[in-house]
Amino acid sequence: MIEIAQLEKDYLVQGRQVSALRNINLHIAQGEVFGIIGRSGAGKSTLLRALNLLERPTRGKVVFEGEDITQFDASQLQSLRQRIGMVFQHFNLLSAKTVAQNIEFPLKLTGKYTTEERTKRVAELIDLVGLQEHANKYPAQLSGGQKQRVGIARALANYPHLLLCDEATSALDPETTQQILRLLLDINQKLGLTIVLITHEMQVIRSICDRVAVIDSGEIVETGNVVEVFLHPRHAVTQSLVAENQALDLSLLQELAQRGNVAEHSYLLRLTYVGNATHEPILSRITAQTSAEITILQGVIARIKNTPYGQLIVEVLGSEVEIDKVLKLLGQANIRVDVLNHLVQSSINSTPDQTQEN
Ligand SMILES: Nc1ncnc2c1ncn2[C@@H]1O[C@H](COP(=O)(O)OP(=O)(O)OP(=O)(O)O)[C@@H](O)[C@H]1O
Repeated sequence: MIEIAQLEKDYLVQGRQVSALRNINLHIAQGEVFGIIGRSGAGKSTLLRALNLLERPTRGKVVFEGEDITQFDASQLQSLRQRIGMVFQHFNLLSAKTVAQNIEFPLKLTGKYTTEERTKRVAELIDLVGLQEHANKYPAQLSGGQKQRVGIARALANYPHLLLCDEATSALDPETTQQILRLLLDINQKLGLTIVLITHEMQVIRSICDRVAVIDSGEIVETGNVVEVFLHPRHAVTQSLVAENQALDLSLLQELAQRGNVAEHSYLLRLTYVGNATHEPILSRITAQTSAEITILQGVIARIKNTPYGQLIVEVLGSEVEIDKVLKLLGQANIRVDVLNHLVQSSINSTPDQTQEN
């Protein structure tokens, strides 16, 4: 659906050139929920806005539904923007118009629909986003979550093929965030609508995205299926974003890792499995077969979109031979093993991690 090739964006700031996007290459497929995550200033907004040409790239191409939209003239851009809806962090509603009037506004702008058609479409959209009780209220009378529902309904008014979400849940509390994310997922599944969202929160990516691209200093540093990227992050930025989401206590890990460096045969391991299996019987079997000491430091069972997974952080103490045996048995049990001693160091030094797979 979208092909981004060698996309670059430079800004001129006080006579100095700032490179906001560098050599971006991405493919976004029809019907997927694609997330772009990065720290503040990484280039997320610039990239998202390049997808509907609100931001004109300096170099490179954006091909949308087979057409290079960077070549579009003003009238082509106007009709393109009806095929691409956009949802904003601060909702951008018209305060003097009611919920129904806000949703009707983009329909009026096209001049394509009769009053009856518009009224029917607005009613459908109000139903879709669950605002039946609020149609005649003004934005000031709504909660943040309700305002964002209006923003979503308005973005969907002209039957777009693509929905862009610019930090759509960043201004909302965690519970409302989950409700809005569920609504977006529901819309993606019901309407088969492609969604591209930007966020700085891994939780958002984990809840609804199929694939993710991690952006740092204007470059895509990692991209892939969310389960893979979340469970096996490669780049230091991805690792730190994932660690924050898992509430990993990096200073505790650092302490333990340093202890590991002193005591030669101590490993800090992250054990991961995907699916409904559990680590427990495997760990007790391994403990029975070796004299290595295994201490569980942290454990989690959770979901990435629809995929259940489990992760344990353990410390293994023992002789080299016994630790080798543990690693081998974990490998045979089909458990992914990452050695975190390096992760802690790399997250501190901001260099890519050296994880090991067994
Ligand atoms: N209109 C502009 N003029 C000059 N520089 C800009 C402009 N817009 C963005 N930038 C710069 O481009 C870089 C990327 O900014 P961008 O807003 O895309 O990042 P972001 O990841 O969306 O950040 P945030 O999460 O803080 O919004 C930053 O260095 C920013 O200062």
